[in-house]
Amino acid sequence: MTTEVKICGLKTVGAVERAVELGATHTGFIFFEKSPRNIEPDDAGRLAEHARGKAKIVAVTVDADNDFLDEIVSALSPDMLQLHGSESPERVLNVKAVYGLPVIKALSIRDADDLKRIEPYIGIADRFLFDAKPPKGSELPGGNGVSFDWQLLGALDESVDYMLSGGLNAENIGEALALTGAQAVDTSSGVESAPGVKDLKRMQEFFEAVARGPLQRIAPGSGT
Ligand SMILES: O=C(O)c1ccccc1NCC(=O)[C@H](O)[C@H](O)COP(=O)(O)O
Repeated sequence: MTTEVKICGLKTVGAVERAVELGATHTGFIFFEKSPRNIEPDDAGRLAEHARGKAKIVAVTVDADNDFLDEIVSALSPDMLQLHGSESPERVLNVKAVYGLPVIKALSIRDADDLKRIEPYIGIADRFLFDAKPPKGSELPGGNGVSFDWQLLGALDESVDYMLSGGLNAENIGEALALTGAQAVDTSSGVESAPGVKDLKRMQEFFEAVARGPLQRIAPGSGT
């Protein structure tokens, strides 16, 4: 099975088109004012037309109220909503009922206890996105370019459908895939040249590294 790839924080036609050409299965648009990747709903709606039908269009929000979700859903017609704030299971249920869209619930992970936080969302969220906790002082709940200890996911029940996220780039994705066996990955700042500026070469390198698959370590003494 090929690994699903979500490229998040897209802001230009060129980046959307390249992401799709390279094989992105998901394109993410960020609706969070403090983010360098923030985009207006109407602008995102225009950009998303370059991905529609080829990759899933994901609207990423942070504790958004229904007025804001109404505006986003009407301008973007997303395929999925990614809730990246502190939305409760009840709020996830409510959003699903109101908008009739599948929801990715993002959860930040630092230690084994954090993984237990998925339990009340099981059967409610359609998918999880495991991201790292933001570094101290960051105003962003995501897009911080930091990773968590991937080995923690070893304790996860195999039935949990998730995207691996947080600080992934062409250099570390092979190891991340080897340690987690993730079937779906997400990256944002790891394919940028500056905050909010997607780098098409880094994007290509990321897809190439994903295609190479899990990094195989050569056991000491097994050859040259
Ligand atoms: O990317 C942002 O600026 C952002 C801001 C607010 C909420 C979520 C945000 N990103 C969501 C994502 O899905 C990112 O791809 C994810 O956090 C990983 O980012 P990175 O560590 O930079 O690869």
